[in-house]
Amino acid sequence: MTIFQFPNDFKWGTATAAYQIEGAAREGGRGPSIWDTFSHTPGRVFNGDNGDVACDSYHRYEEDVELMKELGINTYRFSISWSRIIPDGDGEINQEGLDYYHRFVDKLLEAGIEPFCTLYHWDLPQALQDVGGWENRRSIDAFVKFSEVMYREFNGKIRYWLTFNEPWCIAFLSNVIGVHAPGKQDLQAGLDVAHNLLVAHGKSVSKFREIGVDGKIGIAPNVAWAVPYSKNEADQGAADRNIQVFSDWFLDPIYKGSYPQSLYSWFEQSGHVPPIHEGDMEAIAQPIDHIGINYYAMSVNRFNPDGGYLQMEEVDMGLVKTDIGWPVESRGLYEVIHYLQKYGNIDIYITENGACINDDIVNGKVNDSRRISYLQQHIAQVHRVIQDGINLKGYMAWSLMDNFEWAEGYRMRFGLVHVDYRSLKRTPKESFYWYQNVVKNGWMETRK
Ligand SMILES: CCOCCOc1ccc(-c2cn(C[C@@H]3NC[C@@H](O)[C@H]3O)nn2)cc1
Repeated sequence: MTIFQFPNDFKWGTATAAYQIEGAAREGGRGPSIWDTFSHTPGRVFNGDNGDVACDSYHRYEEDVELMKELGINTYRFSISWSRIIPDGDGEINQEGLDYYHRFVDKLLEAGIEPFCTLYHWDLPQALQDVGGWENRRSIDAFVKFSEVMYREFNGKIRYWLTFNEPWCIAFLSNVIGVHAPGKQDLQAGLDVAHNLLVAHGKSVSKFREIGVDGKIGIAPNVAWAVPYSKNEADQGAADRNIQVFSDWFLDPIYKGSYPQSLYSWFEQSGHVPPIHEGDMEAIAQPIDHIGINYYAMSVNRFNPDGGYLQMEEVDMGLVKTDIGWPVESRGLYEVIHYLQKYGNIDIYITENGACINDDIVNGKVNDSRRISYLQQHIAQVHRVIQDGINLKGYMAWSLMDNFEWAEGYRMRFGLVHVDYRSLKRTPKESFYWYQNVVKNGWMETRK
């Protein structure tokens, strides 16, 4: 048996996002977002599922906070529905929306739980998409206005902030691969979106500093770790491109003031470059306080000329997979955190890590032993990284509860808590009690 001891000030938490849990899509003055549109577009989401009700956390947030108290976490990552705050994206402020988040954040603070707030977790107000969305530079100023409202309103209550969740998903998954909203398949659109959200990030960080918010701010890229299928250069290049498009494409402009040259040249060879305006790169490169990283799996990559915008394909090596089909390999978490040290010994939070395990309730219990095994392996890697002297400050399991898993709808379950989507009854799974023990003791034992 091995005991892994964690620092006393380590932030143990869970994570969710507004569109995935809140529901109340047309309540409280909320305007439509691109995910309302996308999920109501036939064929876009499994089974035609949508976030109209989701986990109904808009009405049940007090019950959710009670679950967090029972779990014993000291940190909770959540996101803001932009179209609750400014229903048409950059017009009038909706006081009901602000009031909802004040009620919620006050409940967290009463419970001694640190709010860890993501401003943008994919739910762009539809009114902005109607005029080009993130491809239109108007969204930059709209986001800065939205973020300024939140900074001023919650200064003193929220101390930990993230501007954007998973910029790769916002730019490439949603506009090049096309499986997330708005569902475009256009490489130039992806580069335009990536660039404009980076400018929005930088200008929002500047606004955060200008206001003098009592807190820290950063961004949360989902990160890939990939190894080449063979030693040949083409396969190595494919793996490098895959790693860089998730992390370097966003963190190089922030930390170095320029895009990674090799990937920039890769896109340029097909005639696509980011739409850089005078002053953009300086605006992006504002110092930040931390990064959140979201890690789920690593992959083995090889060159494939028909392998999409990166000419890359993932090779199935026969590893154990979760129920969404992602291989379980925690080594990638260790490797990618060390890879990110090239940006300096920056404060890092694991803002998402978890497993899609679709076990159901049997005799009142969910025996999700596979999720416990996944968490054990990955939290052990977190401990290794801390032992290496890296500033890894916290771990937030994705997710507190089962929720709307985007294009997969409700069939894919990532929660420590089971949600019955008919009754909305919450049932802690066995993994909830396992994680509760880790959080309570600040250490973890493994039988291996
Ligand atoms: C045909 C090609 O298809 C490619 C699908 O490609 C992906 C890649 C990555 C994801 C993905 C989903 N998640 C979990 C979420 N993170 C944020 C939070 O909201 C969780 O719900 N992380 N990455 C989905 C799909």
